[in-house]
Amino acid sequence: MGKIEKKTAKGRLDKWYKLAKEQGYRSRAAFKLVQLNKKYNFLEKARVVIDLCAAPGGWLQVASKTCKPGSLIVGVDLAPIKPIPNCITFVEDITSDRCRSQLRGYLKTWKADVVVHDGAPNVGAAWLQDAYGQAELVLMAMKLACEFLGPGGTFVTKVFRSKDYNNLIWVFKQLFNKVEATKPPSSRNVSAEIFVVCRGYKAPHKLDPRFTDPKSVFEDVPEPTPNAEAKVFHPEKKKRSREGYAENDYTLHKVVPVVDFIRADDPINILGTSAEIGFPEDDEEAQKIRKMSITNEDVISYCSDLQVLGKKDFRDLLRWRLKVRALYGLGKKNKPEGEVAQVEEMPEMDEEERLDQELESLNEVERAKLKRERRRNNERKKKEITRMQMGMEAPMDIGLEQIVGEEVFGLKSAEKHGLRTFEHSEMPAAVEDEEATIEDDEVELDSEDEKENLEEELDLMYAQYTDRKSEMDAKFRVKRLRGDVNDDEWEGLDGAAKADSDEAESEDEETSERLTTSLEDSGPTQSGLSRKAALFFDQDLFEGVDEEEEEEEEEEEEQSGDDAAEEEAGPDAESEEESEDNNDIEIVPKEADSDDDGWDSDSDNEKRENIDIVTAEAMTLAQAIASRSKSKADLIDEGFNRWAFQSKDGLPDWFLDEETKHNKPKRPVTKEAVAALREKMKALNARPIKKVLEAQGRKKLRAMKKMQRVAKKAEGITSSDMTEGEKAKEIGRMMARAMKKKVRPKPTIVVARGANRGLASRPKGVKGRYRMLDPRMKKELRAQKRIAKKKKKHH
Ligand SMILES: C[S@@+](CC[C@H](N)C(=O)[O-])C[C@H]1O[C@@H](n2cnc3c(N)ncnc32)[C@H](O)[C@@H]1O
Repeated sequence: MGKIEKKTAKGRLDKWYKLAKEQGYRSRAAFKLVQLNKKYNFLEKARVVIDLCAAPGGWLQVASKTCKPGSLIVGVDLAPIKPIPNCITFVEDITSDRCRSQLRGYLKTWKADVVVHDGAPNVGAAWLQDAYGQAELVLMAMKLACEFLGPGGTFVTKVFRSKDYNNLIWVFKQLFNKVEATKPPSSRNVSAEIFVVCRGYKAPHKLDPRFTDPKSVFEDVPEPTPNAEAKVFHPEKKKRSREGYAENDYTLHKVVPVVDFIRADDPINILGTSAEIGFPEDDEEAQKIRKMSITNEDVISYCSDLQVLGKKDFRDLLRWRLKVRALYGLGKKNKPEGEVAQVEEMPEMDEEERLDQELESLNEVERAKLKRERRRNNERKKKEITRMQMGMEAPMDIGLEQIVGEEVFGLKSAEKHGLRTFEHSEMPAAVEDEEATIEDDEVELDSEDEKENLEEELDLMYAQYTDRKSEMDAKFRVKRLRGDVNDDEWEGLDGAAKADSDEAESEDEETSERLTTSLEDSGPTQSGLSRKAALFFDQDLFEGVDEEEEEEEEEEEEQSGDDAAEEEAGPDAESEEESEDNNDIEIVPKEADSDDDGWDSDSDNEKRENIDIVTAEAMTLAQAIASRSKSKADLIDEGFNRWAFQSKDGLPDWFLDEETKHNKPKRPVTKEAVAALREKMKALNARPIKKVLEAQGRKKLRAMKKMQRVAKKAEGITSSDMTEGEKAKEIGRMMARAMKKKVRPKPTIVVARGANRGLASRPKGVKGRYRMLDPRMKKELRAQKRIAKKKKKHH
């Protein structure tokens, strides 16, 4: 980079860019360090700070302002840095030995307290290489940090959220006591960057060279699986190549060709991680799919923006995919999925072969069906046994079990009673002929069972899709960080924040052991896991799992002991306990608000000032609270409603999604509240907008200045030798001149005809103000006037 951020429209609108300008920082990046330091306070205590990749110097400015006077602050970058008070800077590549020896020269025998690194290769056209390059740069920065940091030192680095992220975090955790990843508010949401703050450098006597060797650190590891469901659906582990990343993997607007989507093994992954399904003009196959009658307007619009797919859209899109797949003869399961384009070239099968295949697929379907039935029966039996144990089943019901097991209305029993079952067959591959005749139900599965199964799969897929989508949605992540969303997957990012001091202490003791951790796969880690497994379970996703289980056990043990105490404490305590147990209703303690996301240090009171009441419901509530007709206890009571304890067991996610939107009780609204809100809005509307106020202010200022000038001149006149009459006349004339309004010349009217038709810029030969007149507009205006006149006459 080296230069201050380019003043693009985006940059100009950015509030951090403006703030940086206002406060004299050389880059908006400065605020990232300000915010990181606000959260972790590492600069105040530092006496020696090294800034790697420091140009244009925003972070150095922050360090210079925040560190104690007399601190040694050294910055290095490929680009020269204009001098900054109290800072030493030099130009060098941080990966070079020259950089090391120069730093050594400046630090002499001192050890650094803080090493910060905000380096990034110039992010531009080759984003993917950049992401990998950045990870390597981070490792090099860490190498320097290890050489110069003293024990307990802090290393802060920018990391791109890429496939190498977990590997880097793993290495950091071997060398530092506390490792936390965080995204300061000034870092753009769309940016994949996050900052990792590594505290408590373990300062080993000897550093295993493999910790700083990109080849060892970034060796192929299985992709972290985002959630358990995804594991079920995608058991295959993806490998990435050492050369870099899968194409387009990290671009912000990822377009996937439709053919890839149709033939993909993992369509959900595509839907969750891409922005658009494209129909490239130059791809014959894609155009063929586009022209199919089943590819209707809706499908095209779903494909054009995958980020906004709703539940129904998602299902429709997947159904459409199934239909296209059926048309291409791509079987549902266990069928090799060849290139879509190759399907047409396949030689025609002879009759025997075709029958064999058909038979095989029928057997396959039958086997799957049997398996499903077995599973369902088992589940049903299990439920019945539970019901019986709970005394919910009358003995006569038990006899029914057998019939239920056989499915009274199922196909099997129908078969038993002599009814013929329908036969399943795969759609043959003759694409164009069949396309016209294919109907919805033909592609959908034949039996109710299969339909149900498809529904289940679609539900699961939808859950995965929303998971993946939310992982990409930075806003959602922020929400999750704030705890607005009931999903703890993102815990990973700042999950480490929960590591308490005890943990740090015990880790200290383990330091020497951990430093000998081998990077080789074969050696198990302390927990008995291989390095890959340890890296996998090291993801913050798994953090605290053991603790939670232990806590639960402890709670259970305590439960019996607590019963007596509860009775003594009375009904209030009991209800509180109940509400805690209930996952649906949670009374959030007051403090939870104040440390919202850890960034705001504003006090509770300050926050309250920002509350604006904009709905009649809120106003009703506010008035009730203000008039003390409602207490806090009433509000809590009202929080309980008939939906509060509704069981969610067995309900599909999409249903719950919808349900939570609509099952809120309607709050009463009072006349007074509506009137108060109306008054408020009136007052708001009556207030002149800022621009008008500014213009009025400017006008007043101009008038004042004018009057001051007149007064000055009048003073000169009064002290002159003129007679009193002449003086009065002269001053009067002057006042009249000052009061006289300047007549603005009328704008030149230019008719938009001939060469001027459709002209967007100034017409030739026209000076000063001008107005374009469209003859059609003129006619329309005249017509309107005429009509208005006629109407008046009639009245
Ligand atoms: C985002 S900017 C740093 C902004 C800086 N923190 C600030 O507050 O002004 C990234 C910098 O990394 C530098 N950089 C990239 N690769 C480098 C390398 N190998 N050695 C030194 N600097 C490098 C670039 O020159 C660029 O100035």
